[in-house]
Amino acid sequence: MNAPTVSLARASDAPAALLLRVVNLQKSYATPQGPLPVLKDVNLSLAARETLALMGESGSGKSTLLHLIGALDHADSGEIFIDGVETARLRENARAALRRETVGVVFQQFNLIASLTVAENLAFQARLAGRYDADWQMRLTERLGLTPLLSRYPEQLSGGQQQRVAVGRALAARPRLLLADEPTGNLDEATGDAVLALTLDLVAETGCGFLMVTHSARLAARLSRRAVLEAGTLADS
Ligand SMILES: Nc1ncnc2c1ncn2[C@@H]1O[C@H](COP(=O)(O)OP(=O)(O)OP(=O)(O)O)[C@@H](O)[C@H]1O
Repeated sequence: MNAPTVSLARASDAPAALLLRVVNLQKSYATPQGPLPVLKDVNLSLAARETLALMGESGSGKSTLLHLIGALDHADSGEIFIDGVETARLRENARAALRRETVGVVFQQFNLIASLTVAENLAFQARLAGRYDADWQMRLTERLGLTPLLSRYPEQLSGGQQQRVAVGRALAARPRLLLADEPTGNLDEATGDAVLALTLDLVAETGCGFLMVTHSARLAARLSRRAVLEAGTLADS
């Protein structure tokens, strides 16, 4: 396994054991009517191997929070520590390295690359991170039941199969933190349950932390913790 291409200094004020720590996070969006405050004071911690369901009404800011944690957007104020590193203070190339090497993301819409086969999609993130590991890739492929589908293209797969590829792609680079935004929202109940069960098995096997946005109390109950976003703040439930 290659070392990360950008070294990240550990901040002295963050406990090393915590994988993720969000402190007093605020985010508003500019709208024609003026700033729309979405996250007002969000605090959150996640240890490695913990699985957390992020819930809340539509429009409460769940995707916004996930994007901030995944370094896909910038907060107005507050801090996000991943493995003790305050991500907002990183330069853009280090944030890009964080997205490639430390955080994996699975979206509701799968977001597979249409012109690449299943095998190429699965390897994509790991190759980008310089962490392609053929043995791990093969085990992951087998565990996700994708071996017979390796030469197909995304449009030739069912929704559940596409989402299994998206999970495999995110985990192929062995991220420390896996983020998922309603990963089973486009799947029927039985398929969604099966994809989540596989994801939770692989999360346990790799020892990463897992944060999943969901509207389903039933699915949320399968994770070790639940937190609800309401009026711009977060409460453990
Ligand atoms: N780029 C943007 N510009 C302006 N407003 C935005 C933008 N993105 C999101 N919003 C608004 O911010 C609020 C939070 O959106 P967000 O998508 O984070 O909510 P959510 O809890 O994930 O919703 P859902 O459960 O419906 O997916 C909403 O009112 C949304 O309209």
